[in-house]
Amino acid sequence: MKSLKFKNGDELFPIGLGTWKSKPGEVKNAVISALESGYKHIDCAAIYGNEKEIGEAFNEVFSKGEIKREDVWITSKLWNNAHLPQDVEPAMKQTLNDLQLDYLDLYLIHWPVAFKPDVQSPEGPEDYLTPQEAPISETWKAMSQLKEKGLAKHIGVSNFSKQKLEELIANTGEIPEMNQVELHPLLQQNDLFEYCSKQGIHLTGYSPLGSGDRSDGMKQENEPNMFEKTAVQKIASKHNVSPAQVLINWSAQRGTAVIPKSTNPGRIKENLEAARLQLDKDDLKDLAQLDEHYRYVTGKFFEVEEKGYKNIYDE
Ligand SMILES: NC(=O)C1=CN([C@@H]2O[C@H](COP(=O)(O)OP(=O)(O)OC[C@H]3O[C@@H](n4cnc5c(N)ncnc54)[C@H](OP(=O)(O)O)[C@@H]3O)[C@@H](O)[C@H]2O)C=CC1
Ligand SMILES: CCCCCC/C=C/C=O
Repeated sequence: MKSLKFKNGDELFPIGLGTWKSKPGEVKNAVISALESGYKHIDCAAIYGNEKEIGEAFNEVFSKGEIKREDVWITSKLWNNAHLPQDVEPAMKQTLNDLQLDYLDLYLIHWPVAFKPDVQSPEGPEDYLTPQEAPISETWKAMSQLKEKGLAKHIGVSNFSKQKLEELIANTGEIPEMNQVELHPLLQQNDLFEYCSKQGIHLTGYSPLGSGDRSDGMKQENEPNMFEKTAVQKIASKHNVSPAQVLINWSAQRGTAVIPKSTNPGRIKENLEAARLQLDKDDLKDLAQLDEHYRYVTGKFFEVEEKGYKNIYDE
């Protein structure tokens, strides 16, 4: 399984552990279990509300000494209420403090949407800052300073369309190193993938298993279940692996990182073992046919036209 290579020579093992919705009382054991099973990549975010508990897991594992901090790639994300330049470093320091770390391997702007500083979860348009009040190019410049200070080894973005990447690059002259977006066989994002490959921007695919544990309020009616797709089941039977392993391997074999979430030790192990699978040409052809441009995480919850957030993904 190929690692993703960065310009400074750093490498990222593609399969990581997602932690959104990983509950208090469960996430610490999940992270310990992942690291002890051989994971080298953990995906976190301030808004997931569990970084303190993940920090306890890091502290426990790294202080034992068998697994070293420098051998694990740890990502976190700047929440939407800290986009003003003066709020970026304090937000990151809070994350570092919670995770009990000195630096992050990767820090991402979580969404191309800004909230007022005291708002965690907006209740109405009044809770947003417009793109004029909080220009994303200024947030990016503050992110660059975190890299210059060594607090983040790499910086990037999340939920950015091709158009938003082009605007950011034109306005700052800098190219993000990573874009974390939803990716799976139902949403292959071939245009974005091609654009990012040309620019040297790596992709991380989120919700690779269809994010089935989102709250009902975040779900759409009749969401497709990727585990039940005939092609996925057929390929899983052919290779004697699980449907989840087919989906995870599809991402990693394509050259993107992928961060399935689980708090179940058996499934955590199973997901990493997807690295051993080798999908063949026929499998890839069958999976390519599944691209129905279906998004589980629609982004609609942040679309407030009067505040300048009309179409998050510019589709
Ligand atoms: N940047 C962003 O805006 C976003 C980032 N993310 C990141 O991506 C990660 C993954 O995406 P997420 O939306 O959580 O959803 P996933 O697609 O990873 O799906 C998670 C669900 O799949 C179940 N699951 C895990 N492994 C298996 C398996 N082998 N077989 C069957 N079911 C399985 C989990 O249950 P169980 O835990 O019980 O195993 C859980 O219900 C997030 O946790 C987060 O880190 C996600 C969304 C947005
Ligand atoms: C207030 C929580 C909103 C979560 C929005 C979707 C983000 C998902 C994971 O990163």
